[in-house]
Amino acid sequence: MTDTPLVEARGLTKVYPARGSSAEFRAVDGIDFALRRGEAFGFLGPNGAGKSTTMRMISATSPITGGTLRVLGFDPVAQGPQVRARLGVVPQDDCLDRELTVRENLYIYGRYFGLRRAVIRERAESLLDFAQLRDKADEQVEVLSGGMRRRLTIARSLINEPEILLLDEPTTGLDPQARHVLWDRLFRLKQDGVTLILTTHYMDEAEQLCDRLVVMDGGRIVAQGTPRELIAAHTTREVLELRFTDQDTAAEKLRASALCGDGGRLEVLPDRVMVYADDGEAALAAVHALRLSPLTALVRRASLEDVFLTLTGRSLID
Ligand SMILES: Nc1ncnc2c1ncn2[C@@H]1O[C@H](COP(=O)(O)OP(=O)(O)OP(=O)(O)O)[C@@H](O)[C@H]1O
Repeated sequence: MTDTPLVEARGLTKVYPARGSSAEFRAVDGIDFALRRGEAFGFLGPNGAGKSTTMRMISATSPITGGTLRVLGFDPVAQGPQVRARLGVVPQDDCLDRELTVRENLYIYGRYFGLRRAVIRERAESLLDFAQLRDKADEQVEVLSGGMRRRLTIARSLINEPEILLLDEPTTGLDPQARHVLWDRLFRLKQDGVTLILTTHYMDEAEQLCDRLVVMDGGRIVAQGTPRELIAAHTTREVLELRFTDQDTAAEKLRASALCGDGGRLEVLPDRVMVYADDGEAALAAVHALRLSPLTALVRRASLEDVFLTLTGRSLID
């Protein structure tokens, strides 16, 4: 029983119908994935990759148009209410009631799920602590910072004690400190056994939070695995990032050199050149041997950003 995936998609497809002058659009194009209970599963990809569309199909708010999808054993198209009752959803926009207080926002959501008053009161109080918002409980949402609002949105989505929590770009727009506070709360939920599904275009977020992830581009899955597996399979151990005054000439020289043979590779971005090499320092010595003088040179460990660049030839954040 425990081996049954919590969410399973086969050939999952979403085609938006033609509207006005725009032709029909295949936003999700036949994807397969299976999610285990208790894991944090990520959809990583650039804008327009089809992540939010996939989340909406899982949360039974947008019908699938092809393939199959089971969520907690239910068919989200035919059994939407059963699915929605068991999920928590944190959308990209907070959709909080700004004129109500923090506590009232939690209460309203509890009533939406038809919970008894006493149950709502008890859960709301414990969620105020979880979201570290006890001292703001009677303040209007209007006065909260962006990070606090996100924490309240997450707290609100937990009022029905969901088995799965879906988070669409949970930390977009937050400052680094607020992001870390939020990651800490999500770690805690994971420890408490809540299965997390999240979308992100931040590779550090994916690396921090996700046990497994799929990399999406143009509605398709281009790779999947643990962050470590993806990095090992699709990129070199290290990356040398270089900036030049005359980047085109430098890139041409590098391309013609031994750095681009032997498993080494080059990616040229508008503002820097990335040399993929298992030994970044040795690559830098080779750059100097070519009599190239970069303005800056940085050797770093390869990341999911590099996986994405390698797989698609594009940067995650354009
Ligand atoms: N209701 C809709 N009708 C038509 N096309 C849509 C609709 N919703 C989304 N799309 C298109 O489907 C594609 C995938 O959108 P989606 O929002 O799923 O991407 P995403 O990966 O979540 O990107 P983002 O990070 O910008 O949210 C985009 O090209 C988008 O314009």
